[in-house]
Parts: sequence; structure tokens; C-alpha cells
Amino acid sequence: MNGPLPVVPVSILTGFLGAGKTTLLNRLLKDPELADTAVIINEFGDVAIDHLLVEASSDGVIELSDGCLCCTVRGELVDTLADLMDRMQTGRIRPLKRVVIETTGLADPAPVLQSVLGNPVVAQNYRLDGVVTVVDAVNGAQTITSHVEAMKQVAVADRLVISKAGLARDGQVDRLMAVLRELNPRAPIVDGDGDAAGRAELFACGLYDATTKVADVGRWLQDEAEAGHDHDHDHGHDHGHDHDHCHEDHGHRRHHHHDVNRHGSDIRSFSIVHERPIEPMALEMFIDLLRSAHGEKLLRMKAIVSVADDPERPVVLHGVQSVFHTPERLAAWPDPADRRTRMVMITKGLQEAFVRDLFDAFTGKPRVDQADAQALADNPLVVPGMRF
Ligand SMILES: Nc1nc2c(ncn2[C@@H]2O[C@H](COP(=O)(O)OP(=O)(O)OP(=O)(O)O)[C@@H](O)[C@H]2O)c(=O)[nH]1
Repeated sequence: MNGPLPVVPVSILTGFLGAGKTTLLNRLLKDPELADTAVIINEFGDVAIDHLLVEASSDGVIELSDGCLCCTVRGELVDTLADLMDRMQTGRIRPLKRVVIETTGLADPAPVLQSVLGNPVVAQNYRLDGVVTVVDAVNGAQTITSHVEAMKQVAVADRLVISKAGLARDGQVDRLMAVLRELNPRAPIVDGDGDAAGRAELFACGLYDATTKVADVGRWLQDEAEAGHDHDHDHGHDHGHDHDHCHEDHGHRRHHHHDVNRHGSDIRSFSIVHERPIEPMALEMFIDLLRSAHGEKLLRMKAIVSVADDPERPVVLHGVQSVFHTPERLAAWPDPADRRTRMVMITKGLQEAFVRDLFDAFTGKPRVDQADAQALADNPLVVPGMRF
């Protein structure tokens, strides 16, 4: 009979929306040292795309359902970790050498950390081996100032990885380094393009130690531990935050009273699903307009698109605020049974109806009260029926 399984190290990979978490993970998973790693990803949005874009063998990637890891999905994370352990113990899967949890970009890391550190069942079988936070060189400094989650993600980190340095303007990386140093004086700062960012050692941080971080980190974890305790007794999911977060789904709103709005009441997540291939020019104009007129309100856009010039080979689009990355053409549909265009957007102060109308105008869905594509391109700030 085999002895008890060794305690499995858990790494948390975090970073604000679009910082480059999945890109880094895909690179790291190529290191043979990270074979036998399970990846738990958590996506904010009702149409899942992320799992299509993580390149590990599909049985190594577990997707947590819609909702944010720091709010509604915490219980699911704990259940998933317990289930993985059960499967290992009963020999249904090979023993894992590591579990990596990729959070949503909007996640407050404190409750996620507390789920691993503070849950007795989890803590028996897993140990938190560190937090790796990706920070985007172009948007990072501004994002940390505007979003408390981004600031906390930096403060709790054991390693800080700077992505997109190649896209940064003069002085941007130095300014970002200064911000990072102030929030987290001890975590090594790693160049996302360098070799160290692609090796398994990036995750080998040693047992998580909040006392090596700025003083606030210990307090956040303590607050979470107390909030978690309250949950057990009264199921109040408040934490002092507003509860009005909502997903907008194809024109319908689904209020999730338990999907706590830690993320600001003007942050929305919605998706556009389109059956027919889209003309390349229409797609380009739609994206151009969205980016140039409303880029700063578009926290994140992720899409897999059927383009009419080659519908067999979908295009993957990534937008992060005003930065749109070079589109990538895939060799084939990740799931050949589903060839629909799917776009997921996370916006701040930009309504779904506005984006949807814009999309409809460019994809030729006729509407009597709707401006045509040319009129929109001429004056993107005027959309009939829309007020700003
Ligand atoms: N040039 C450049 N592009 C990058 C780098 N890292 C990521 N990107 C691009 O940034 C976009 C977003 O990257 P992702 O890895 O999906 O970001 P993410 O943090 O996982 O995004 P969310 O999970 O939505 O928060 C993609 O188009 C990537 O190709 C980098 O270091 N350099």
C-alpha cells in the first residue's frame, strides 16, 4: 500500500485584465518540469473563451464556472482542489506535482489566498507556494492607480513579471518599476521576455509568507479570514461592498446577488455571439471605432471570430484598454462543433447596448433606428438613441 501523497504546491497566477497571464502560462507549461501540473482557470464572463486559448492538454485545464474567483467561485475552488486530491488518492489521476490557479484579472487576491491558506481541508493537502503577478508595461502604472485589485495583486506577489516591455514607450518601464518597488519592495521583478519567465523555477517561491510583504497584506488576509468566518454562519456575502454587480447577457440582465460587486458598479461583463462569418472590413472598422473612441472604457475584449475571407481559420483578438494586440489566425477552430464568433467584453462606463448596436451596424443587421456603418465611421460619437 502506498503512503500518503505529498502535499501539493499551489501557485497563484494573477495580474490585471489582459496583463498577459495566459501568455505567460502557455510559455511556462512548455517547461518539462511543469509536466503533471493542473491548471485551474477562472473566467469573468458568460461565454468561455480562455480554456480554448490555454495550450495545455485539455484534461489538465479545469475551468471554474462563470463568476469571479474572489467572489462567487471561492467555494468552487475549494471543491475543485478537494476533488483533485480525491482523484489522486484513488489513483484516477497521476499524482500532481503542482496546481496553478489563474485568477480573473479583476480578482482581489486576498480571498483567493485565504481560500488556500485558511481552509483546513485544503491546507491539509496543499501548500501555497507563492503568488506570481503579471504587470503590463504599457497600462500597468495607470491601472494600479485606478483599480484597487491591481494594486493588491502587486502587493501580495512573490514574483512580479513585467510583460509587454517591447510595446512600452520611453521611461514607461522605469516608472512602472518605481511603482512596483513602492508597493512591494522585496519581490524579484522578472522581465517577461527573459528566460527566467519561461522556467518552472518562477513558481518555486517557497511557503507563502505574508510578513515579507507590506503591512497591509497581513491585514487584508486577516479581514478575509474574518469575512470567511462570517460566511459560515450567516451567508452574508457582503464584505462591505455594493451588491449590484450584473452580467448582461444578450440583452437580458441577470443580477447575481451573490456575485459581489467588489469591482465597481459601472463594470460590466457581456458577450456578443454571432452565427455568420464577418466581413474583414466590417470587423476592422468595428474594432477601430471601439478602440479609438472608447478604448479607455474597454477594460478587456477577447474574441474568437469567424472572418469571411477564411471561415475555417478563426481569428483571435485581444484588446486591453486602448491597446489592441496583433490578431492571431488559428489553424483551425479549437472546437469544430462551435464555429460561432464569440466576443467577451469587460467595460467600465460603457453600456452593452451601445457596443451591440455598433456591432449590429457593422455586421449588417438592419434596424430602422440605427445609423449605418458609414455614418458611424464618420462620427462615432453620434449613435441614434444613445446618450452619453
Ligand atoms: N507584445 C506582447 N504582447 C503580449 C505580452 N504578453 C501578453 N501579450 C498579449 O496581450 C494580450 C492579452 O494576453 P493574455 O495572456 O490573454 O492576458 P491575460 O492576463 O491572460 O488576460 P485576462 O485573462 O483576460 O485577464 C494577448 O494578445 C497577448 O498576445 C508580451 O509580453 N508582449
